Amino acid sequence: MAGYDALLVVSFGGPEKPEDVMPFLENVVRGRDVPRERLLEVAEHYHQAGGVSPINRQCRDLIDALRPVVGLPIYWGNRNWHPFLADTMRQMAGDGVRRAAAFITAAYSSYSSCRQYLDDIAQARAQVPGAPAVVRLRHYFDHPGFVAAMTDHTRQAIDRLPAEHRAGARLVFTAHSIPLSMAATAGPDGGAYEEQLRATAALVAGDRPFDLVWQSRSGPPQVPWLEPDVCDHLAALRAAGTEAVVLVPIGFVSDHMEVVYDLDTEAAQVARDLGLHLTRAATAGTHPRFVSMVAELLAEPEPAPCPAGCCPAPRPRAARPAAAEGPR
Ligand SMILES: CC1=C(CCC(=O)O)c2cc3nc(cc4[nH]c(cc5[nH]c(cc1n2)c(C)c5CCC(=O)O)c(CCC(=O)O)c4C)C(CCC(=O)O)=C3C
Ligand SMILES: [Fe+2]
Repeated sequence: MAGYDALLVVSFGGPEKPEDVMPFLENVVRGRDVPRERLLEVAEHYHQAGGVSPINRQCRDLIDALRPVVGLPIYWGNRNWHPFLADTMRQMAGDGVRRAAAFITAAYSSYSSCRQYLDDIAQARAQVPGAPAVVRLRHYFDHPGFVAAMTDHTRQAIDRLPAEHRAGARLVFTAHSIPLSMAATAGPDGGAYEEQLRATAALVAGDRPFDLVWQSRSGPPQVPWLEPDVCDHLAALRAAGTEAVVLVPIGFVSDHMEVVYDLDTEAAQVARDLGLHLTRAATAGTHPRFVSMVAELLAEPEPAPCPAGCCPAPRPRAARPAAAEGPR
């Protein structure tokens, strides 16, 4: 173990009651170009679930599962909702933590899934005198523990299809869409988000053919994001004669809102309308191999940090002409 005295789980955060929904969403999109209509639409997804995102519960469950295998105090801080990283950092400093390892609940390289979390950690540390050093554990998208968990869950989802459709079912891997400009600059040499997703999907698919498609597109319609969208892809597969699909949300590590709404509600409805058999693989969650992977990462020599220019921030939201925003 590389001399860590705590594990810090870093996650996205989500609302836990209806009054949290709008302030949470405003935190998520601060400084980004997300149309108001899109925000209100997404707010409705949360309200349909009682104003509660599953993600915080899932972080608590992961931490409970990690406790017996990690042998270190475990802390948890989020980017967008309580417990906020800065508060957690304050608590760690108060407890005398000197050197923490950070496990981020996002597996791939891109600004949104990597650099933004690193910036969050740096900002939280900057707010807290005596904050511990934080060493981010390495990327784990192709770690055998993550791959084994997803392979297991994919097998289970295939087995939930009617027996006669199992052999021929198409595996459709999904990940959060990101703007093409962000995809182009992901990782040290660009393109890493899509490359890593494709590599992991190939490991999980084994001998089966598979597709990699995108979900949960945000942003203004004129900005290009990764395509095709999962729902459009289901229609294209059906038109080409496919009868059964297994969705594998390889881009996420827990069954949070974007999985349960965008796949289990929206994509599932599209599949029903198309007459397509559809099951969805569980994400890694608290699968024992995913949990033991974290212990294995902690035992590795200290990883090198991401190079400075890797996964750069997108250009800040363009300033609008004052007349467009001011009162008329
Ligand atoms: C790559 C990626 C991941 C995977 C990596 C990771 O896991 O971090 C991810 C995860 C998540 N995204 C989530 C929620 C949201 N993402 C949004 C908006 C955006 N996501 C983006 C990218 C990603 N997002 C981007 C480029 C935007 C546009 C605004 C911006 O440039 O930042 C919005 C705004 C409304 C909208 O959808 O338009 C919401 C509410 C939740 C929580 C779910 C829950 O509550 O259970 C999770 C785990
Ligand atoms: Fe997102």
